Amino acid sequence: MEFEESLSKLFNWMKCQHDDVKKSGYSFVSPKVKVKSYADSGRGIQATEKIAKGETLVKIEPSYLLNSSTVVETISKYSRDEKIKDLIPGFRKNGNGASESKDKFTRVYEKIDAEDIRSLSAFQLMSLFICFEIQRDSGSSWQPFLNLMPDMKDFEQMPLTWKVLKAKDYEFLLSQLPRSTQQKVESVYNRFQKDYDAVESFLRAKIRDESPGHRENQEGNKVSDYIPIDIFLYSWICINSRCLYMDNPLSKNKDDCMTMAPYVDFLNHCALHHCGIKASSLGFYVFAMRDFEPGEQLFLSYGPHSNEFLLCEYGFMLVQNHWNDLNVTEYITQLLSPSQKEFLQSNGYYGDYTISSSSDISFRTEVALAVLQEEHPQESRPLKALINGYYDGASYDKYSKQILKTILNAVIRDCNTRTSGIKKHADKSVSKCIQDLYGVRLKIALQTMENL
Ligand SMILES: C[S@@+](CC[C@H](N)C(=O)[O-])C[C@H]1O[C@@H](n2cnc3c(N)ncnc32)[C@H](O)[C@@H]1O
Repeated sequence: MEFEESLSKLFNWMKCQHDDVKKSGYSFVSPKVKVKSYADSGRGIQATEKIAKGETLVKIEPSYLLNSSTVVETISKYSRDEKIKDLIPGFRKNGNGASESKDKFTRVYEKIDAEDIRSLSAFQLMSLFICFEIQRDSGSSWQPFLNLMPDMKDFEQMPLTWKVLKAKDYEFLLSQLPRSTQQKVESVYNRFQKDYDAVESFLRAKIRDESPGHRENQEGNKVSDYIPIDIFLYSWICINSRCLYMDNPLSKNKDDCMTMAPYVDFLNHCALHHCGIKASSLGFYVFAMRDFEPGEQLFLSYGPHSNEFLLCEYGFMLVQNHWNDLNVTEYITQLLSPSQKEFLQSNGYYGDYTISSSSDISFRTEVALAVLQEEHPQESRPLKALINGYYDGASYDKYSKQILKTILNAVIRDCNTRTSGIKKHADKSVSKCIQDLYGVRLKIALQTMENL
């Protein structure tokens, strides 16, 4: 289906008006914006006319937001547990006007009760739901929204996809990532795996007693037929890269306060806020935070994130990013004696040693460099004074600079050897990504060296 046709289906589905933001029960997209395809960032939102600061650009009706509440509303249409509806204050019986078609996935929905909903995190519930609804295809009332999700190939640069789907082929490239990136990849992977495991064991219990008469075939009772790893991964990444913060009556904690918002999720990221967002019981709003000229792209800031973070969480990097930093933890920790390590650990200063893109050395790094100069850190008064903010650490400066120079030289050497090793790899776009990560590190290292 052509993009324009899918977009017009989305507008119809979410009852979109273009002339009246206040009409209750309807979504709104300003006639002054349109979706445009950009070579380096996929689809984005562009101003087609002058826009004044403060103007409302988008409003999405609550029933068309995909979050734990609307997921429960959809599931409740099939669930045999009446109590499930009590979970959501102001429960909308018709939700977004779901069709009632039934299949092996809705037979799982039938068995989901209020207790089950409480046992899964919002992320897990949404991953399960999106994974199911993608496979339900035209049977899903969310199809107009899900049809506009990106292609899996848009996430090929994300190390999580190399690790989950192509671990063997990418083992070498993963091992060539900077150490701090490897740790970030590992933490994203652990989050993904935890969610997959939780959903898998939840489903295992639900389909165990699926009666043979209802089985599509003998194979139909395997968990992997309900949540194939590639579709589950795709659903998980879509949520991770497109979710926005929104309070929710079902939220058990801050991490559960999330929603997906059709159309709003076309906003690309830049470090400066161009657009603001606001969520209330009336819907999800996007407004202009400055004036815009026709032709300008509108951006949302996803947060103060370095390229390493953006690549691992969302699968892209920025050419210019003042939130980049150089993580030197691995270089510092290998110099520490056991007592120095213990001192840093017991004072909460062990690890996460960084230098910013403007060569500012973080306080944690400053402390670690000072600790390296103390044979018995536990007994050092100046060290304690530095940590407690009574002393500026001037006596450590000279040797801190010397240690830092040695570290930066090692960083520069490693950047050069690692980048030349991966240049020959067959996957040019992935190896370019890794080279870019080293490029960032090299630039900060050289600039910091110059400023020492
Ligand atoms: C919320 S979506 C934005 C819309 C998206 N471009 C699309 O085509 O659907 C977030 C995704 O857009 C891409 N993206 C966002 N900002 C970007 C940027 N500044 N440069 C490159 N890609 C970007 C990344 O693939 C990211 O995972």
